[in-house]
Amino acid sequence: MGIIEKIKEIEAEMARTQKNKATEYHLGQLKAKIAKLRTQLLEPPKGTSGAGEGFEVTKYGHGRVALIGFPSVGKSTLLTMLTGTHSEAASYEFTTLTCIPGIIHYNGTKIQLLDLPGIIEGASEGKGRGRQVIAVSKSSDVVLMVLDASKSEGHRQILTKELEAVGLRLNKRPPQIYFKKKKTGGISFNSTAPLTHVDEKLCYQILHEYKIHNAEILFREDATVDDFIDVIEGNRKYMKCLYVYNKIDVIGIDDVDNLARQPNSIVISCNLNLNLDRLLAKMWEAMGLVRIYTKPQGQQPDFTDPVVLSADRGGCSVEDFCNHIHRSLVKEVKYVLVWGTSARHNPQNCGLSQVLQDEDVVQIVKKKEREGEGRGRFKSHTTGPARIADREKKAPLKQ
Ligand SMILES: Nc1nc2c(ncn2[C@@H]2O[C@H](COP(=O)(O)OP(=O)(O)OP(=O)(O)O)[C@@H](O)[C@H]2O)c(=O)[nH]1
Ligand SMILES: [K+]
Ligand SMILES: [Mg+2]
Repeated sequence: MGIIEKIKEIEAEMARTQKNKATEYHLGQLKAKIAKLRTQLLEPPKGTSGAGEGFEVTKYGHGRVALIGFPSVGKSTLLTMLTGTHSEAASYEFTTLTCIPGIIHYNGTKIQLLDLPGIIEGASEGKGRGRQVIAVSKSSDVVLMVLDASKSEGHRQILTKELEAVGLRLNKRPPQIYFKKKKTGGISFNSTAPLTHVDEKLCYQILHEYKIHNAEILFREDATVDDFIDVIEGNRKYMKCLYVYNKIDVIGIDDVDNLARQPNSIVISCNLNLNLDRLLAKMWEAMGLVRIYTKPQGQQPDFTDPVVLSADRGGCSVEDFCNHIHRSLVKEVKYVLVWGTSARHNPQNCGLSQVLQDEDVVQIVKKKEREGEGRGRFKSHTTGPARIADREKKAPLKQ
């Protein structure tokens, strides 16, 4: 029996089993069995490298966004409109067969947008080009789930289920469960919150399913069995997703209003060029990029070419900033001056652990250089983002 058949069989057993206190442990065990099989399914087939032909696109820019959706919802039309790169669009399904990259220039940053083939129910089990599409979406920072506003609301649930089946978790944060495998000592189970979904026995059974006999577990919130399995599997990817309802030109205003009110959702029309600027703004916000302007000593800050950091990838501390410029820079730092929203006063003399925020200005003072040289020039600086000028008014620089 193949892996997919095994999963189907267990799913059927779960559907047959009534949910109550007595069957809870058995159901938990079945969930763990499915999770294990799905992880097996994710391993690339022997002799292949993973992504597959037509899908090996080199990363470019400060972040990557993937367009995921059913066929003919308007993904390619959207890519062409947002990036200027042409991707074939047509009224028939599966027009796009490979991954087509384009670039969005926004807020001084470059974002790689990826058009992909449409996916359908069963994509997680390899239907269509499901596996390749999913591998590419896992490599991105944000998913834009493109939906046809005139079609069933169920499409959103079906796609979410497909993505969850391969370990993607959309708009969720990792469960607050500490889990550490040990060599000896048995299982130690603790919680700092009252647990209403699981108990110790259930967790033991799931661990047993994974053949884990020594581990430390601490539930810091009222998590579910699924959360616990996610933590044990350890291969889940937590990412932001925006639900993009396209083709609002063909539905009524009340329906548009309903869709627009859902969380993480945005309504657009490629045909009428409606709301695409809002989409870009929301997408950029979801990426959580942090632009840092460098101010060389004795010179004005460079507002044209920011260093772009990300909390999700690499971090946003002063140390991350230094490493971004040069690997050995950290060793040479004497102190760092920071202007901006992360500074308690402007400028703040900061250490390497200071977490920077979007549009902060940073000046690195190296050990060998003369201290104070050129400082204060920033005060006479008049151009640049208004936010920084405002801050200076509120907290004038004394140096
Ligand atoms: N009414 C309307 N039609 C649109 C809109 N955007 C795209 N379309 C049409 O929808 C059809 C499908 O568009 P595509 O861009 O090929 O869709 P896709 O999601 O890339 O499709 P596949 O590559 O086949 O998965 C085309 O006929 C487009 O002209 C829109 O905002 N409103
Ligand atoms: K199409
Ligand atoms: Mg397409």
